[in-house]
Formats: sequence, C-alpha cells, structure tokens
Amino acid sequence: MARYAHIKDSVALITLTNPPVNALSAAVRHGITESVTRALRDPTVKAVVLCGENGKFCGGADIREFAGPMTGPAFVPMLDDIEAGDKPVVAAIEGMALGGGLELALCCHYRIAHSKARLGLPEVTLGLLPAAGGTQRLPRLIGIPASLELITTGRHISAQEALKLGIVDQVTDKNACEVAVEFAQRVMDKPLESRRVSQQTVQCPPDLEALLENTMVQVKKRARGAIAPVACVKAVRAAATLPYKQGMERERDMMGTLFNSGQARALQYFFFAQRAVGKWSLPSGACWNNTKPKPVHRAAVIGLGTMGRGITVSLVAAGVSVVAVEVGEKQLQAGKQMVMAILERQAQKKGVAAPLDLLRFSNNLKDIGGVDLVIEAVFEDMALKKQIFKELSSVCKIDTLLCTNTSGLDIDVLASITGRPQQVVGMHFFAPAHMMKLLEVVHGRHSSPEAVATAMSLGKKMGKVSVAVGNCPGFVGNRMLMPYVEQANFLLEEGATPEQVDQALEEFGFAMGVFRMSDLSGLDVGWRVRKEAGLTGPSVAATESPRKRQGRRYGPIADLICEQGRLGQKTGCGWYLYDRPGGREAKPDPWIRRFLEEYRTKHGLKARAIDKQEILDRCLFSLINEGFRALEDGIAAGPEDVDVIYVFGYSWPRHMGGPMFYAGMVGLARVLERLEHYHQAHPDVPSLQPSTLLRRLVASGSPPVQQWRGFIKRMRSQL
Ligand SMILES: CC/C=C\C=C\CC(=O)SCCNC(=O)CCNC(=O)[C@H](O)C(C)(C)COP(=O)(O)OP(=O)(O)OC[C@H]1O[C@@H](n2cnc3c(N)ncnc32)[C@H](O)[C@@H]1OP(=O)(O)O
Repeated sequence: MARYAHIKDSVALITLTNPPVNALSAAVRHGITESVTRALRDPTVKAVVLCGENGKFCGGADIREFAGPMTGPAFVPMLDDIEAGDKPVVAAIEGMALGGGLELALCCHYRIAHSKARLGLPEVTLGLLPAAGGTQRLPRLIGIPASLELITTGRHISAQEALKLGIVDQVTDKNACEVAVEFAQRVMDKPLESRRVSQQTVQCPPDLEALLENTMVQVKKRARGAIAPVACVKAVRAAATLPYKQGMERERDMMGTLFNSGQARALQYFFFAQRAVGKWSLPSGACWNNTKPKPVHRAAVIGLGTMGRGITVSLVAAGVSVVAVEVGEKQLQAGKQMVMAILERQAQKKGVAAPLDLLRFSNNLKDIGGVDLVIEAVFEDMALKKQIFKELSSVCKIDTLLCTNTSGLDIDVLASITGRPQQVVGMHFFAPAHMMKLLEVVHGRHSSPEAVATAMSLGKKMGKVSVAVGNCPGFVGNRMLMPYVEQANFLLEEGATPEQVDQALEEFGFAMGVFRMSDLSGLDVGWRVRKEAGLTGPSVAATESPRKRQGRRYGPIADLICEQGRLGQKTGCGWYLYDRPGGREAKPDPWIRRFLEEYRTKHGLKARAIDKQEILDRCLFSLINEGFRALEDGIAAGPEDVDVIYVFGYSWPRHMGGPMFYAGMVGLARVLERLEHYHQAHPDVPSLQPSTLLRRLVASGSPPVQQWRGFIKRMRSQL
C-alpha cells in the first residue's frame, strides 16, 4: 500500500502506508512500483517525494513474510528503476529508515532526515545481509570503513551521525516531508548523474586488506559460528573490489545462502520472541493489556554488594530517585564510591552530567519509609532476607512494593513474612546488573497482577528485557542451569577434562564454557546453594555415599575443589589456573588433571574417551529437558520466554534461537531419542528422563515452536 498524490508545483508525493512501521510487504512494494511508474510517466510531475505514514519512513522488509513464499514485485529491480529514472526522487525520512527502508532511501537521489530519525542496516541481526544493494550502495556513498562497521553490527544511527557520514543530505527539526517537497522543487531541474549512488566509484582506504581482515576476526569473535556477519564482510569486500553489477551478483548469491539457513530462521524467530515476552500473562488470566502498572518515582535498594550497586546504577540511569542502604559503614562507603564512579563514567560517555542528585545513601532502613518500591539485594541467605522483609513491612508505607533480587530462593516464604504478600515479587537481575539486559520478574502465589505489571514496566524503563516467570527453585534460568552443570560434572567423573567440555560448548557458540563461566562467577556461589539444599556440608550424614544424594547420582567434584580454596578467578585458581587472583586468562591446570585422576581411582571409575557430540547432547539436552518441564509446570509461560532468558542471561548463541527453538531445529524426536538413550545409560540421573511435554509434542508430530503455547494450554485443560 502506497498513497499517491500530485501536490503543488509539479511534485508527486508517495506515502508508504503499512502500520505499525510501514514495512515493505508485497502490497507496499506493489504500491511503490505503481506510484513511481505513474509519477515518471506524468509529464506534469517534475520531482517525487517518498515518505511514510504516521511519521515513520520504513522499518524494512516485512519480517513476517520471510516465513512464506516470496510474492509481489522484486525489490532490487524496483530500486534500480527509481535510481535510473529521469526525475529526482527525494526520501523524507521520519521515524526510521531501516534495512530495506534505508536501501529504498539509498536509491533515491536525495535524502532529508528528521532530527529524531534512526537509520541503519540491521539485516545482520536477522541472519541476513542488506541484499537490495545495501552492501554495494552504502560503501559507494560513505566509504568502506564506516559501511563495514554499520553493515556488520546492524547498529541504528541518529540522523546527525547519518549527516556526518554523508548518508543524508540534510537534517531538519521541521516536518521532513514538507522540507523534502520544498527541496524537491529546488532540485527538479538539476542533473541526476552524480546523484545515482550505484554509479559512483568506491573510495578504498590504502589499508583495505588489513581492515577487512581485522573486521573478519572481530565479527567471528563477537558471534562465534554466526554466518551472516562473515557474509557481510565478504559483500563489502565485493563492493571494494568488483564493479557494481558483479558486486550485486555476489550480494544476491550470499543472500540466497543466508536466507535459507537455520541461523536466519533462528534470528527472525528471536526478533519476535523478544517482543512476545513483553506480552506477559499470569495463570489467573491477568496480563499486560489488562493490568496497569503503578508509577515508581522513588525506590530503595537494600545491600550495596555487586548486585545492589548494579541495580542502583540501573535505577538512577532510568531517572528513578534511589535511597541505597547498607548497614556496615565500610561497605556503604565502598558501594557509594563504586556507584558514583559508574554513573559518572556512563554520563561522561554520553557527554551529559551524571544524575547524582537522584541518589542518596543511608545506613538506616528507616530512611526508606516513603519509597514506592524496594529491591532487596543482600547476600543469598534465606534467614537474612527474612529478617529484612520483616523490617521492610514495618518501615515502608502500606502500598510500597517489596521486591527481592534472589536468584532462586522461594519468594512465597519471603512474602509470608510481610503481611502484604500481594505486594511481593522477585526481580532477578543478572551480574553485572547495570550491563546485563535480562530481568526475571518472579510472581509468587500471592503476587498481585499490579505488582507484576509494575516490576515489568520498571524493568523496561531500566532498559531490561523483562520476562515474567513463576516461583520455583532457580526460577527458569538457574533451574535449567542445574542439570547442565550437573552433566558437565558427571562428564569429568567419566573421563573428560574441563577444557574439553568448555571447548565443545564454546564451539557450539557459548561465549564461555560451563567451567570457565563458573570460574568467572565464583565457585562458592553454587557451593553455597548446594549447602543450603543439603547436598553437601555438615548437614550430610557421614554414612551417605559421596556420589549419591537422596537416591540419585551426585557429583561432589565441585565441592571438593571449593574445599581446597579454589574458588575461581578471584582466588587465582578454580577449574583453571590464572596468573594471579583476579587474573582472567584461563590455563589448563595440571593440578586439576591429577586431582581428577586420583578422584576416579578412589571411586573405581575408569576414564573413557568422550566425544564432542556426547558432551553437547548431555549438557544441552538435559538443559532443554528442564526447559520443557518449566513449560509443563507453567513456570515459563512459553518457549519464547525460555529462549529470551537463555540468550540474554546465559549467552546462548542468538543465532541458535535459544534452547527451545534449537530443540525444534534439531528435531524433537531426536532430542527425545537421545535423552532416552542417556537416561537408560544413567538411570540414577532423573534430569535425563524425558519430560511429559516433550513426549507429547513428539507424539503429536513435533509441531513448530510457535505452536507450543497453544499445545500446552490444551494439554493443561485436559488434565
Ligand atoms: C522484499 C524485501 C526487501 C528488502 C529486504 C530487506 C531486508 C530487511 O529489511 S530485513 C528487516 C530490517 N528491519 C529491521 O530489522 C527492523 C526491525 N524492527 C525494529 O527494529 C523495531 O521494531 C523498530 C522498527 C525500531 C521499532 O521499534 P519499537 O518502536 O520499539 O517497536 P517494536 O515493538 O519493536 O515494533 C512494533 C511492532 O512492529 C512490528 N515490526 C517492527 N518491525 C517490523 C518489520 N520489519 N516487519 C514486521 N513487523 C515489524 C513488531 O513486531 C511489533 O509488532 P507487535 O505485534 O506490536 O509486537
């Protein structure tokens, strides 16, 4: 859909009309083709302005159409015709010009942008490359280094940056469409040769080869195993080294490969998954569009350890005024210094003043009486948290929302201490909280929809991707992590080394394998949780077998390592060796090798060769199996929630869509068959026993992941 209007003084105005973002659906492309042809044929039209309805130029291709057969006019010839036409076409960019939207603007002869507009070629984030000439026109317009950066990152830029780079000709604070019409009137008689970007020569820097090489190294490091960024570098190389027509052929060929790849499907699924999690719902039927959040102007953070500091920074950066409370004077001062330093660094980067006036520090809980919301972020100790929640319910005003940043403790227990359980929710941030995007908002048995809506909306305000989850040990993310870590430990017992397990997981695409990640976060974190759960420590009876707990297999290796004072990077050794406490470079440690050999001998275990496939199958499928269980119990509302949690919180490679999407890609029947196989081999490991949901999905023909929500609903209603 595109509206055509012949307006004053020989200018035709073509308006893209496809809310919400005027995406280039088949109908829109059809509308543009018809309108441009009409304008070019009309002798009374001397210039054309292209704009988008509702202050949005164009959000690019209609991503929903990628899943079906391609219909409608081909985009590349349409753009070539616009550029080759003998009448100047001016793009009036308001709101956004992204992907195909920017490619459409690049084939116009002039571009005028509103000062608030955002521009970019984000195709790489969808597993694609800009294949309507974007990789060939942009380098001709702004040179190789800048276009390489924009195309390989998919970064959206401001109109001001676009002007500086030479992507747009003018930036305006006025109505861009009206400015473009006036502009069109001024240029209608000017020659167009120099305005056809495809006809320009590419300015190559002298160090072209080194630049391309370095960028290739960077993109491979940034997203291990992702094919789209690599193709983007190759396409820009083609722009630098080949004539336009051949460059376009390279672009098209690579797009063909990418478009049909599993990675593109995964990334496009993930685009919609991120938006789906915002549309939360509770088992009671309350949901995002029938529950109003309460405004949060003033908040308190209790505890200024690593988590409390990051949460305080995120709140203040979002414009919320915060009282940060820490009882110990020394910790209070250390926390204060750190929070202020981070806020100042952030403000310096943005070239603005740090919002320190929003911040107050105190060592007295009584100072938080008037706040709208409290986030408790003390040590992960139930007794301590209970004591704080008791105090909070007596010092806070009656309608203050009480949130806990626990990573897995029972929020119903905390709620029961307060006398206002409906106002208690979990807000599980990930470390470092001012940088990590994920927030699990945990609803307990009594949490009111309003409390959940408020925490979700506050999370959004803080720039987090918030996912509503139910209350159970570990919620969704850490619950699924348990069997994953457990399998990794069992693999060590059976003959693998930490570096072998990590290598398999890192080749799969994780930023860090399980052991390197544990060393980074500190081995004592899990140790404390296992002690709390009665799996290790003094509460375990001396008669209990070291490799059995509660009738199931247990791997005590991690406990034994901790008992040696090896707590990871902070102590200079853990699963790996570091050059000093706090060191970052992990080296295989001969001590661990010896320890594992002695351990196996002591327990009569014979080391065997374990291949990468087994490592991946056991670690990933046990995690996925737990994901199915979380869906089955209603702790996770849908597969998108699980996937978003894993990508943002646990570095699951985005181009693999998340664990549940990946299960669908591998084939649910295969996941089931492998789990059955490994469960038969390890019957004392319940996490390998396939979940009922997985079995039922396979029995009903393995429907695609997009249909699981409905399937689960039906399954529940039959119970
Ligand atoms: C024939 C093909 C020709 C050329 C091919 C070119 C390749 C491409 O163009 S690939 C697409 C490139 N474009 C993008 O990647 C942009 C994706 N969209 C966004 O980044 C954002 O949505 C936004 C445009 C910046 C707007 O952000 P925001 O204001 O935060 O709103 P959202 O909640 O993200 O989106 C609102 C609503 O619109 C839907 N949507 C957005 N973009 C598209 C799109 N390109 N195709 C289809 N749908 C889109 C989004 O899903 C939301 O839908 P809801 O149903 O409301 O959730």
